[in-house]
Amino acid sequence: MTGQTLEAAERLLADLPPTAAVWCSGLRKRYGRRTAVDGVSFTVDRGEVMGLLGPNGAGKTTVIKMLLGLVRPDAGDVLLLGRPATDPRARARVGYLPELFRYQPWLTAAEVLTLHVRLAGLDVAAGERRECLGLVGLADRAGDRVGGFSKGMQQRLGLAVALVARPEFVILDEPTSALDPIGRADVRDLLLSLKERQVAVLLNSHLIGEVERVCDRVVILDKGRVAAAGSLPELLGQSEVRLRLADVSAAAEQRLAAAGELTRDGDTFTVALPADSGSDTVPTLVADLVGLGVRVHAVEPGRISLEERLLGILRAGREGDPT
Ligand SMILES: Nc1ncnc2c1ncn2[C@@H]1O[C@H](COP(=O)(O)OP(=O)(O)OP(=O)(O)O)[C@@H](O)[C@H]1O
Repeated sequence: MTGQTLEAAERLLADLPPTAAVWCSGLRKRYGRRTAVDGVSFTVDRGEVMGLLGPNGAGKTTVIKMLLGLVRPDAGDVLLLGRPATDPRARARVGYLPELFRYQPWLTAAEVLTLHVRLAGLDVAAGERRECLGLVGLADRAGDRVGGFSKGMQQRLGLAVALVARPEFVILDEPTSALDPIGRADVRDLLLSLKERQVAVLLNSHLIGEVERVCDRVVILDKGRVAAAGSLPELLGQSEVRLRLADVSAAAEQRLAAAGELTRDGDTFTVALPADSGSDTVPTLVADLVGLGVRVHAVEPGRISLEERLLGILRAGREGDPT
């Protein structure tokens, strides 16, 4: 290929939309007679935070290891930042916090980061490496040896390792398992700042509240298969509003029913709002009810939580299972 043709090809490639952070299709893995992962496919787009949920043994860590080229799939394909998962050029752009983390106890925190920057083949200035330790709350422990770190401090260091080489895609396998509540809140802020910087994230966590707060989309694995996947509105469905009311006339009840499917329990009326409801649906409903002479004591927005939805999906998957 001539230099000119190569340049033209590079220009063409540069004009293409960026490839997904990760794409996988039909992933399968067996360990002996046990099937750990059975036909898993999904995509994490650039700048997207994807939650990977599922009970113990569902296959989450095995999927993550296959995405990273650390475990060889029996079947299926992976593209990591548009390249094969085993391609060092792709891996150098990915930050990874493993579920089980251990760092060289004889090195200081700063030395661990320096080592990982070198492994990624990058040049990250000392100031930026220090900033990274600051980001995970270890600024004042940079010169201390990892051997003397608590488990939570080692997990914080693992987060810094995952972030220090300016990754385009970050995979965090249970990043808050050893962290205190402040540490968990720090990780939440960190995830939001990655999202702002268009860094894609795959987050495996049993802390469903955290996943619900930060993730754009969720994949739920159960027994090695995808049991459900989608954005939070898709998975959680329509929202509802609960109103505690008095002096409800027939006309007011009609108005409530016109807003969505209506159920009543004493003086509490619950309206399931259709998916296309706008932000003014509830204020307009309340104004109309007041206009119809209703006394409004309470208005509470509500939506099924991700935890309720997850339990529903997993229980449905076990119906008919031998106990
Ligand atoms: N190296 C291995 N050798 C044998 N079996 C394995 C191996 N790794 C995973 N498995 C099996 O594969 C299945 C999925 O395990 P995996 O660790 O992927 O689950 P997980 O969803 O990450 O679970 P957890 O939430 O408990 O971390 C389990 O039945 C596990 O015993």
